[in-house]
Parts: sequence; structure tokens; C-alpha cells
Amino acid sequence: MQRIEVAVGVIMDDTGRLLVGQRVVEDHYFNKWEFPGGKIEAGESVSSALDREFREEVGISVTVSKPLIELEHDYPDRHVRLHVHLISQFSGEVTPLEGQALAWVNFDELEKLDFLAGNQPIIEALKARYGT
Ligand SMILES: Nc1nc2c([nH]c(=O)n2[C@H]2C[C@H](O)[C@@H](COP(=O)(O)OP(=O)(O)OP(=O)(O)O)O2)c(=O)[nH]1
Ligand SMILES: [Mg+2]
Repeated sequence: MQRIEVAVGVIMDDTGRLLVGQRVVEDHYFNKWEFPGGKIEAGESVSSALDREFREEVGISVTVSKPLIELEHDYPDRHVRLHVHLISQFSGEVTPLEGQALAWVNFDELEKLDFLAGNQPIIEALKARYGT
């Protein structure tokens, strides 16, 4: 199976809450929570893919981001490599442009969400860095 390269962005607000979205595509992962992002197109860097995906899905332009973690996960129907960046600067207003739910959640709330299975290492990395 082909490995899909994915750019994923984590934004934390001033109070330590994280931006999460709920998937709207009606595939196996319908309604699962994720960090916004999407597939990296040919010739794109992670940063430019992030900026494009956040413009399309969340209505903001990503101006500064840095790598947090890179990981691979095998789902039954697809293998993904997630390039996860922490976004520290953006412009525009966060807006759910694809009809998806978007929410700002703290770590306690994050743990209760039905997240994509591949995301546990991301959550662990965030807790190691910011959690109590
Ligand atoms: N955006 C995102 N994708 C994730 C996360 N965790 C995870 O395993 N994935 C996987 C699920 C998908 O197979 C893939 C992302 O692809 P996607 O379906 O969101 O791609 P896309 O936004 O480009 O959407 P499309 O144009 O193909 O419809 O990465 C995550 O936290 N955020
Ligand atoms: Mg997406």
C-alpha cells in the first residue's frame, strides 16, 4: 500500500487550548477528531502544504511553524506518514470552511475525544512538552 504523506498542524492558544477538528468525509474515519491538515501534494514542502490546507479548511494563513514530531501509522486501508508542526503564527480568523466542527480543547478534554488512532504519539509529545 502506498504511504500517504500528510501535513498536520497544532495550534495552541494563550490559555493552552489546542485547535481540533472533526472529520466530515464519510469514510472509515468519519466523525473522528484530528488536528487540521491534509495530504502533501507533489513538490510541496510541509510548510506550504500546511498553509494551503489551513487556508482551505480553517480559513487562516500559516506564517510560522516548526516540526513537533514525525510518525507513521498503518490503518487497514492506508499507510500514513504524519509530519506534525506546531504553528506559532498565523493570520486570519479560525473558521470551519468545510462544515466541520472545530473546537479549542485543553488536555483533559483532548483525552476524551474520539481521535484518529494514529494520533496518540502526537498527544504524548504535546503532553511531554506542555502538559502538567
Ligand atoms: N489532517 C489530519 N490527518 C490525519 C491525522 N491523523 C491521521 O492519522 N491522519 C490521516 C488521516 C488521513 O488518511 C490522512 C489525511 O488526509 P485527509 O483525508 O485529511 O486529506 P485532505 O485534507 O488532503 O483531504 P482530501 O482532499 O483528500 O479529501 O492522514 C490528523 O491529526 N490530522
Ligand atoms: Mg484534511
